[in-house]
Order: sequence, then C-alpha cells, then structure tokens
Amino acid sequence: MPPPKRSTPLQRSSHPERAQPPPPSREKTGWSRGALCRRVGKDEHCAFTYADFNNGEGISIITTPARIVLLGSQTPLAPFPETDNTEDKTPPSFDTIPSSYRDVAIPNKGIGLVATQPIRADRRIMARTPAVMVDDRAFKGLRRDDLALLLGQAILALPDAHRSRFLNLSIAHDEAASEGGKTGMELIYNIFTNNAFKTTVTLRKIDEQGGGAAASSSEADFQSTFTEVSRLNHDCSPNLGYYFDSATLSHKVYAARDIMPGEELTVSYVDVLQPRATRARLLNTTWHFPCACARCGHGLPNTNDDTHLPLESDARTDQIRSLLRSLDDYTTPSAHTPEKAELLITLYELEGLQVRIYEAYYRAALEWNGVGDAVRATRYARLCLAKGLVLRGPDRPFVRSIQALVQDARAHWSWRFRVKD
Ligand SMILES: C[S@@+](CC[C@H](N)C(=O)[O-])C[C@H]1O[C@@H](n2cnc3c(N)ncnc32)[C@H](O)[C@@H]1O
Repeated sequence: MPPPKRSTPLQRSSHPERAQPPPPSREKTGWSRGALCRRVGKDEHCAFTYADFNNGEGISIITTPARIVLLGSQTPLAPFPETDNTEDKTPPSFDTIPSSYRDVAIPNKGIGLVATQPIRADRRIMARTPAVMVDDRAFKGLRRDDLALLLGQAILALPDAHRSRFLNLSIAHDEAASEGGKTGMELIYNIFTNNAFKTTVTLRKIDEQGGGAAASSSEADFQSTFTEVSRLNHDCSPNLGYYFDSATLSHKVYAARDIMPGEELTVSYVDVLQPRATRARLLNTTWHFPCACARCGHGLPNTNDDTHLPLESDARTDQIRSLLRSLDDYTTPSAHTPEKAELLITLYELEGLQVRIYEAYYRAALEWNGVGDAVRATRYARLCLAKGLVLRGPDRPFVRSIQALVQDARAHWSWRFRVKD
C-alpha cells in the first residue's frame, strides 16, 4: 500500500472563544501543546507532545491539561530533574530487542511481520511505546472532525522518524479506495482508528507530604497507536501474545509458542473464544477483511466454510466456553472437576490457543487443589505462572493468586474447596 499523503498544514491561529492559556514551556516540562483544543462537556482536550520521550522517539497524548500534569509527573513520562544530584538519572528501560523479524508484503493482508530466525516460546519479541494516545473520553465524546483536528496536531508535533512511521501505517480498505479525496487530517484519523487499541494506564496521585509515595491510584483508558506493533496481522490462533505495561507505557509482545523462520507473526484482534461467525463479523465490520485463518476454515486444502474442520473447531470452542462456565461456578457441587480442567488444556492445545493456555492451567491448579492434591496443583500453578507472566504481565489478580498457591497450596483459598467435610 502506498504511504498516505502527508497531512495538509493545520490551522494554528486560535479562535478567540477558545482562547487557551499559554502552552507549558517546553524547556521546563518537556511537553508542548497544540494551539487548538476541543471540549467534551466541561473538559477541554488538547494534543500534548513530549518529543524527547524514549530516546527521542516522542509521544503525543490527547487528553485534558489536568491529566497531562498527572501523567507528566510520574515515570516514565516525567523529565529528569536537572538539579537533584542525588537522584538516579538512569532513563527508564525500553529494551532494544534485536529484531528476529522483518516486514514483508503478504498477499491480501498488506504488510505483515515474518520471523527471520527460530523464535522460542515465551521469548520477548518487542517492547514499544505509542506514537499517539487518545483519552477514551475524547475518543468517545469528540465529533469526528474535532478528533481529526487534534490528531493532526498530535502527529505533526511528533519527531520526523516516528511521524513518518505512523503515516505509513495502513488505513481500512474501503477508506483506501477513496484516499484521493481525503484531507491530511482525515487520513490521519483513518490511520489512527484502523490501528488503535485500548490501553489502560494507572495514574498515581503523588502525596507531596509523604516523601513522593503514591497517595492513591486510578485507572484511565486510552486508545493508542504503536507503529511497529500495528504491523502485526490477525490470526484466530495467534503465535504472539501481548499486554500493555502501564509502568513503562510500553506494549510488550511475546511468542506464545515456538515459531519457525518464515512464519508470519500474528496476534488476535478479537476474543479467540468467540464463535467463528462472531469473530468473522467483528473482523469484517471493524477491520474490513474476511477472516481467512485456519480456524475460520480457510487456508486448508479442499475446504470451505462449511466443511467438517471449521465445524469441529467451533464445537471445541463451544466446549471450552461451557467447561469454563461449569468450572467457574464454585457454588454448585461439581464432580470430576480436575479431569474437566485437564480436558480444557487439551482443547486449548487442539485449537492452537497457546496464547490463552494459562487460563486452562489456572483452572487445573485450582481444581487439583480443590480436591486436596497439592503436588498436582503446584505443578499446574507453575505452568500457569510461566505462561501468564509473559502473556498477561505481572499485575494481574490471577497471577498474584497463583503465586500464593505456589508458595503454600494448603494456605490458598482453594485448598479442598471441592471436598465436603
Ligand atoms: C493493524 S493493521 C495490520 C498491518 C497491515 N497489514 C499493514 O499493512 O500495515 C490492520 C489491517 O491489516 C489487514 N489485515 C490484518 N490481518 C489480516 C488478515 N488476517 N487477513 C487480511 N487482512 C488483514 C487489514 O487490512 C486490517 O485493517
């Protein structure tokens, strides 16, 4: 796909009714602000840019001035204090991982990433920071042209290299067809919406009296675009898993299974446990492509949508959902629950759902503990931890719970919970 045309120059003069306080001084804070802001209810949203972020990669964030002050006061966005000699000035680590992939044109999929060497399961493939983040309240509340205007300012203010990588990302196929008539801002809007996904950031309010300790924290949702991550195409049995690490504002991507050189690297854009028809509908309406992966019945010799292989895949997925419902009901007496959990593991493996296999290990750990078998429970708990930590990150309640089980199975809430005393 040819790179979208560069954006048209954006209007920079401020409307008197929307007069803004002067933007924060870049020298002092590291942040600059676009000249025009837009309101959602009482809240004014503006495009803020921190060009030096992550060794000059740069980042733009569309949000309220209050939120940018909060975000900009904590790592990794806080600029380093110039005067305090006692502080550790080591920049936050954004891991430069040697590339084990390259971008390639893939028939009917645009550009994708392909492994150039064998990649072992659980290996980290990338850790990248966003080009642009949009506060969910702005994303949902702003009119399309107002959001396009702020996005235009956000992208124009990025350092050249990051901006041009953003402008080379794909736009939806039906949008591509009418690309000629679009303004720069509309193109930027289309690139953003075709490549953005939800990222949840923990905002810590710092207690000045308490020596900088976090007084309270809350979560804020953003829609974010990451230039390299956005090259990953979809598969319903993806070979990569990912999570957003709020502490470093980075998107971490790991191999969910062993990957051979030449294999395309894929993630899932949708919930892989949904029925085939639901997955296909979502992919079509949101990303405008027909599902062509093996679980959807394509890419297999002599098959089409109605043959036994995709039907069998749907039946197994259905059984996974039903086993999860039954195992997660702790109130009604249930028989053979460890066996059901082990069947669940087999079904995840048959469906190529290594990206979610920790869910099955988690149930197996709880169920063996629930019938008082600490050895088997700990074995599955360790498997759950090994996969859960790389595929979902350390800050998940299930990870903390399973760490407690590994420490002491008999002290865990699930010890003998299925056994009537
Ligand atoms: C986030 S981008 C992925 C990278 C994109 N292929 C590119 O050239 O930059 C999403 C777009 O890629 C294409 N795409 C992703 N996965 C696909 C798949 N499995 N089959 C066909 N097209 C796919 C669709 O056009 C989709 O709107």
